[in-house]
Amino acid sequence: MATKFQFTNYCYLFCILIISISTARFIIRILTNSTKLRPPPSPPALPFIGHLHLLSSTLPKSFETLAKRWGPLMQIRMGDAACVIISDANTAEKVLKTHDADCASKFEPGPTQQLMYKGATFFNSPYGPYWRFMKKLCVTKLFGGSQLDRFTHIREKERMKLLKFLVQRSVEGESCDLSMELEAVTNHTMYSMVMGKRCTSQAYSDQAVEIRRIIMDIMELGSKFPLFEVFGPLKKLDLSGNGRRIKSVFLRYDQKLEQIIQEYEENRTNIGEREERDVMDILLETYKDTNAEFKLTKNHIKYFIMEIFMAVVDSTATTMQSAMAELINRPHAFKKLREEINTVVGSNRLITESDVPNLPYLQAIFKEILRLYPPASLLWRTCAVDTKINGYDVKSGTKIFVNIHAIMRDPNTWKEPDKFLPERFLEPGSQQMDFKGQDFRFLPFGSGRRACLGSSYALSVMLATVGSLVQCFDWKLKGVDKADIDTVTGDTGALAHSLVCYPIICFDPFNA
Ligand code: HEM
Repeated sequence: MATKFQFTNYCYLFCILIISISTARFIIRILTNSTKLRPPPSPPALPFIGHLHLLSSTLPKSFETLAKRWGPLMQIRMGDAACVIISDANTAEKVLKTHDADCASKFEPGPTQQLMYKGATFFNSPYGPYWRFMKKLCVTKLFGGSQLDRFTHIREKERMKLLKFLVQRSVEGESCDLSMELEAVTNHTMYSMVMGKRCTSQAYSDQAVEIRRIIMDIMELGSKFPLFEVFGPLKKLDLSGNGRRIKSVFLRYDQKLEQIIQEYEENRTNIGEREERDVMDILLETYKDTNAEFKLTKNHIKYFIMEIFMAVVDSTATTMQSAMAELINRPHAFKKLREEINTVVGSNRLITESDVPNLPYLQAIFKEILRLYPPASLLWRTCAVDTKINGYDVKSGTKIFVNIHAIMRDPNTWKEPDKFLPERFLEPGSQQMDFKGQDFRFLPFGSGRRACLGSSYALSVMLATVGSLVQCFDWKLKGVDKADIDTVTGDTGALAHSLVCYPIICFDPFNA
């Protein structure tokens, strides 16, 4: 009896021992795992919405404010999306250089649930076969050096058209809306390069304007989505009704593009081998190519063209507007720039794109404009694998925002960061700070694999255009003493108040 009792007791003891050891191992495993993983600092979150209540529609500014408290690498939750926000140059280098390959995928930062061309994005595509294929096409055929050189005459023609209009305004003593004119010249130039080839001149002008109107409607509606509808738990419900509206504008765009593609296909037989081809010609050729490494669809083509218009026209036009506003507000800088142009170009011909490399002050002005008013204030990526950054664990699938607005105004790296001081880019040692994204304090065109593919084109157009506005005219603002450069709309940094002014001829390029 005693032996049986002892045996049962031993069995109980043995079971308790096994359960205790397993429980202890389980607890130790949880403890060691949680001490091993070190997530980035994060403000307290609310259930479901995470940190959405801490953000305003101007995300870069909200991120900058939070970073002052939580540091240059912080984690927040926007609805169900885990996001890491980077706010200094050293940490940006880790993402855009050290871990560039693992962080080379992007995501669509706006409302995707309403998009018509789902999965056809290039600008925000994952780092995969479609992106590789299109990047090669962009670099070799669409926006590569030789393709851009072939279109120099289009850019010149549009610039001369603008100058002619301004000369006429000056002669008549009338004012002009310079913001609107700069936007129109950028849109027309882009339209000609992308799909202006098959149009007669009037149809060309009308179509350029119509496409612009549709794109602006889409962008305006896109910017009206409340954050909780983009990231929050209610994103599928379309509570604001914006989803339905954006779908109907997308439909208008789709019909227009179908019509243009049809016109191109009907006229294809007329394109000689040596005739200049525009972007649409090259895209359709690739679409038809049965041996192409990637099978393009019409949706890819339509969305690529939409993204080009969205990303390019506003960024280029906005940067030129900001440059003119700063120069009009600062007679000393304006005079210094005109003196540089007159010294390099002389007094009997108009500045051209090929003069730009010889105009360091003009370049410094644009560096300073892009530092203070970057049209794209945030870069975004998705982390493809678990990654350690600054000693913190960033989990695979986390969305990463690099706040270049904050980085390019960081008081730890820039002296008097909020002041317009182009001379800072002429100081010894700072001239190597170029537009290529190698110096992580200055990233207006991004950096790494996903850096901007059109920076050279944008700079040629912007510097030659603003250079000629300074060379040819003095400017007097209408009704105000100073241009309001601080009030902007949306995330592109476009001036909220148009730059309305009187051009006063001082060098007439048509009588030179
Ligand atoms: C002032 C003018 C412009 C600015 C400030 C600008 C800026 C940018 C920025 C910040 C990015 C994202 C880079 C990154 O995530 O690291 C980008 C991407 C891109 N830009 Fe620009 N851009 C401008 C004009 C242009 C023009 C004129 C073109 C084409 C002709 C262009 C084509 C592209 C393309 C194709 C991408 C996507 C690259 C990719 O995802 O691989 N951009 N741009």
